[in-house]
Amino acid sequence: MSAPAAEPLVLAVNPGAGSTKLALFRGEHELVETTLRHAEEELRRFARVGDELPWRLAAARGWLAGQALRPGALAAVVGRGGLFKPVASGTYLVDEAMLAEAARAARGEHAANLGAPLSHALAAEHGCPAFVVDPVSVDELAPVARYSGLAGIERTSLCHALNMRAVARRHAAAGGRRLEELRLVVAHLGTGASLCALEGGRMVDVVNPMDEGPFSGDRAGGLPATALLALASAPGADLAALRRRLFGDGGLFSYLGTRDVREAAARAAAGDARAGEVLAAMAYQLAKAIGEMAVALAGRVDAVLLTGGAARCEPLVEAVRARAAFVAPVITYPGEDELRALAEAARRALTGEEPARRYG
Ligand SMILES: Nc1ncnc2c1ncn2[C@@H]1O[C@H](COP(=O)(O)OP(=O)(O)O)[C@@H](O)[C@H]1O
Ligand SMILES: CCCC(=O)OP(=O)(O)O
Repeated sequence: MSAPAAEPLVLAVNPGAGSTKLALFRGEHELVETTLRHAEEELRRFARVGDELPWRLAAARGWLAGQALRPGALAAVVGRGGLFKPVASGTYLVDEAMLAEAARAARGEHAANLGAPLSHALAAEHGCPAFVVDPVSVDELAPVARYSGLAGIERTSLCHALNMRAVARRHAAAGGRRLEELRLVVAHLGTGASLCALEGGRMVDVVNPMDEGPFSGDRAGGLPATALLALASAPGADLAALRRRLFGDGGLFSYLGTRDVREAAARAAAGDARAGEVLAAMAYQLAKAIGEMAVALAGRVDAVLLTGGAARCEPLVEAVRARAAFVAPVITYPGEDELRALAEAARRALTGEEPARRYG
């Protein structure tokens, strides 16, 4: 079925560590999608993620040139939101304050910080608004969830909010319910993993992969604090390298030399006992984090949703289910559909169904 031409044309932009994904949507219909892959050697040229902007922008423009859009054809450009200040969930109009914050990367260098400037630049060419949706820095933590255990240090909310909230919405719609009616634990299992406890449509607690929680493809997750202090204070310690080791060369990669759970599972199936134990430990930590989020919901949980690429990994999912099924039914929504989630949110903003929020 072709989409009615009256529906707004929206460009969705999702910058990731090694790729920029783009798609054009007419209403809810995806017209075309692409993944522009960026080789590691190319990315190594840039000292900071923000330095990649002109180069990624040129790549996006190159792809758009092939789509033969007339000037002004786009009704909105919408991108993944980055590590901004703590914000409520929702869709935000990209403004100067957000662009400045993305450029500063005060809360951390991450490809998601490019979503706002990429969208803003492409939108300017069509005279349309630029939005970001459910940025990584969505923070709806309950007051008790902010305590770390040391006065002066607060737990912070950074997570895969876009995909987790989109999957939760999808789950609610499939059951004919509103998201606000459900109590859900959602786990995003990508190369990085994060979790949230959703109550009344709000992420009242999260497991922030930069600080805590299960290890994943290449993230260490939570580490024993005294051992970490020893590493950071050892003679010649390089904090930037250590950060990279924790968030990029940690997790599965540090144990097995691969970030890919498929490869780990294949090795385990072929009799590699080490791979089998590492995979079992990964599932064990994930299940413990699900338990933690279930406690945030006082044990009254309608469902546990597993999403992200690694939710396709049967042995991992079954090992998590074996430990966590007592919490609630464990349901998988494998992969991510962040481009669609972005486009749908932009459409809700354009129609006024869920108006865009002001950021600055
Ligand atoms: N068909 C599959 N079966 C099992 N695991 C998969 C499959 N596809 C992807 N994965 C796993 O998903 C993980 C990456 O998830 P993804 O959501 O693509 O991550 P990201 O976008 O964060 O890099 C990898 O560990 C990969 O092995
Ligand atoms: C801090 C959560 C965001 C995150 O880790 O995103 P990626 O997995 O895409 O790097």
